[in-house]
Amino acid sequence: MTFIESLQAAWTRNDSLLCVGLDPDPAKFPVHLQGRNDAIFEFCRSIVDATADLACCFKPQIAYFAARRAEDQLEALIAHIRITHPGIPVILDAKRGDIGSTAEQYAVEAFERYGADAVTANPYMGRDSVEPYLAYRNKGVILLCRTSNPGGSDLQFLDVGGGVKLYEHVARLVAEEWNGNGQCALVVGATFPAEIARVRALTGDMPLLVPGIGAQGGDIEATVKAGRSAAGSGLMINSSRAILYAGKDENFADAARRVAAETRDAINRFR
Ligand SMILES: O=C(O)c1cc(=O)[nH]c(=O)n1[C@@H]1O[C@H](COP(=O)(O)O)[C@@H](O)[C@H]1O
Repeated sequence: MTFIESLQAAWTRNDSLLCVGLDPDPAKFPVHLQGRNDAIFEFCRSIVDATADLACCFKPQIAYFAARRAEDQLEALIAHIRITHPGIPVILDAKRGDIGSTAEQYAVEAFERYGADAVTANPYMGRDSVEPYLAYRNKGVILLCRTSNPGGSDLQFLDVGGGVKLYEHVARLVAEEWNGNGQCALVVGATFPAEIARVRALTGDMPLLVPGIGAQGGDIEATVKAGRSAAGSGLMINSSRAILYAGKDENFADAARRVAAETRDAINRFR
């Protein structure tokens, strides 16, 4: 199955457009996990097991693992998801971007070392920097378009001619030229619903990864109404901290499940 097929199956099976983001920060872990060598794996495994039937995908953020020399725990976590929750796609959030020969190594890292189903990538070095990911034809390539952070406007909002903004140019380029194999998706922040609607209009039914609800304060109703596809899906709406750190004690996974369920249901109300 391709990434897009697994995503579509998970949207339907779990009746969910929620992407659970795995951004493990040991300083925020419950006390009983503090100091354990495998704390990052154990924390994330508990979250994954508590939310797998509520999510359409998981998105581990590589920096949270690499910063703690915990890449082995990321490998083990993705292997755990594969074995225990087959059918839920894993997006490795790496946001890499480099010349083709180096990007080849990043693609090996994402798809062969970690076995991710999709990877986030930065499109601003152009098509040849993205080709090595696209060469893995069953995998998803999720390109930054209109990011959720305030500074996203510094460059992405520049007029590139004729009133067209840079993020609109990226959306059109990916939809019309880079997506020949139907494996691309775009990142559009929930903090900018008007731009989500614009990207949806430019890209047909292309899946959109939409971070920015929860801790960043994006509005769920506005996000879903702006970004849903004709079929009432088309979205991977990410929430990380609001789910991961909903509880602070030994029952943290139950608290995470409760918030994930509330978030999925809130999203579904507006599909
Ligand atoms: O590509 C991403 O996932 C991403 C793009 C973007 O524009 N904004 C954004 O917040 N993200 C990621 O989405 C997650 C958001 O986390 P929370 O704000 O805790 O829900 C983090 O892992 C970010 O790195």
